Amino acid sequence: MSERDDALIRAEGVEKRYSTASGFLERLFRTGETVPAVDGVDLAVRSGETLGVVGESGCGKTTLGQVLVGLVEPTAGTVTYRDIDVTAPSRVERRTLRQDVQYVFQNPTASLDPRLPVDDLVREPLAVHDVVPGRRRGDRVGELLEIVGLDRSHAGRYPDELSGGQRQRVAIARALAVEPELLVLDEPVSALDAAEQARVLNLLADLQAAFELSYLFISHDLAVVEHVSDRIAVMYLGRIVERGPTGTLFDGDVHPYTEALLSAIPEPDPRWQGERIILEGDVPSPTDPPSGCRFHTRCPKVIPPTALDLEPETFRGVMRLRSRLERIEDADDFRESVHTSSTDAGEKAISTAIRERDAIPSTLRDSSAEEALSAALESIAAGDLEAARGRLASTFETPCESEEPALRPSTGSTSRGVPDRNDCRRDETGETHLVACHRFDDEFDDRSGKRPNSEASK
Ligand SMILES: Nc1ncnc2c1ncn2[C@@H]1O[C@H](COP(=O)(O)OP(=O)(O)OP(=O)(O)O)[C@@H](O)[C@H]1O
Repeated sequence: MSERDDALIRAEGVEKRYSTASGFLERLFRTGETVPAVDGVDLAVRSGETLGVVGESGCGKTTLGQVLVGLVEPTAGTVTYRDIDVTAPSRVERRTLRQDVQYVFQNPTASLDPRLPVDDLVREPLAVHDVVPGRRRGDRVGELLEIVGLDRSHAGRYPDELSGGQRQRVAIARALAVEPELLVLDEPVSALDAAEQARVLNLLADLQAAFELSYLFISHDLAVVEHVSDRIAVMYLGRIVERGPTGTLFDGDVHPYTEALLSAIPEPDPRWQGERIILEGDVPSPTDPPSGCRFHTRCPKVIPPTALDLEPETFRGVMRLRSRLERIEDADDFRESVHTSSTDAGEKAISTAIRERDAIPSTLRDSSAEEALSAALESIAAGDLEAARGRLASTFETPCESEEPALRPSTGSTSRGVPDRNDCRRDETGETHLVACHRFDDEFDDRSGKRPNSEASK
């Protein structure tokens, strides 16, 4: 069992693959592409807690949330709410689920029927689940509106007569109407201005305390997630790359992707001491995710191969070049991207411009690395990108692309700087911090420059 066993809802080995097949024949012969939106996720939300799920757009957060509440059927894996199998509930269990587990959609404008007044919108779940007798429903609608910070008079308005924040409050009132246990909140404040964001986040905190709610809080914004969550799971391209108590994310020893998200927060948490990191390139296509660690193509801490004598910084420069080569199809476009072209620049000039742009020294100290790089640059100058890719891939292969890192307990000092008795980072509740990165694996300590465990626990 991967998490402490007091879960309200638990996902194990959850996968969701969408097919992009559009027509009948494509579906029949399964010729469309497959998008592994969620790929082997274990997750549990405990009673009364807020678990934040954070990651860039397209990493699978919404799909994961919708699989958890039964809106999307997983391709593999199990989801259990209390002792109900969410993917195959009986009729009675389905009714329980529809009441106990609610989903608040990202965009309240789209999720609220514009033809219905607020009164009908909030009354609907009360009637469907027969939460209060018919004669009490009007009054209950008024109470729910007040609970979410609206006025009873809002009952007569239509969604397009409300502000974004008011619409989101109506969506929350609808979810609360059925007296749920768990709310999956999908980017609940991302469409709101800063002041309204703060008010809705405060409202959610008050509701959680008043009604003993549990939240799965989905957002691309780590600052927001940090503010509301007891624990955080960081997603990248369908996988969880880090999971732990919110406090342990600020001790500097985190997954490089999380570090980049932390460094992008405009006013970072004072506990966080890291440098600002600009991630290069876009998230790769989920239809063809990178091998090994999916983040290795953008990772500022990618591990150099042991066979080569290279500074980590130099190796990262070569990896930047490799990523660029993957993204560009046409040799002329590539040469233009270094502000030069085949007609007005010789091979030497192209090679120099590429090395300068990617911060690669003019000569590598490792002769076999230099030979491979020079040959690859010659291929680029000659317009043969495929040969360049092949040469670089065979010489500069990182363990991060050949081996997939498992989510494992991270070792080192605790968030309070105190050595942990079991050499794992935990918070005061005993919650373990898990990271899927080879830098946290003893085997790679020497290469990555990360402290060995023995030093970390002194
Ligand atoms: N119904 C669908 N059919 C095909 N592909 C889909 C479908 N829904 C989502 N996807 C793809 O699955 C991947 C994950 O999407 P998802 O919406 O779960 O991510 P997300 O992290 O919530 O992103 P966002 O914040 O932009 O909604 C994306 O590549 C997306 O294009």
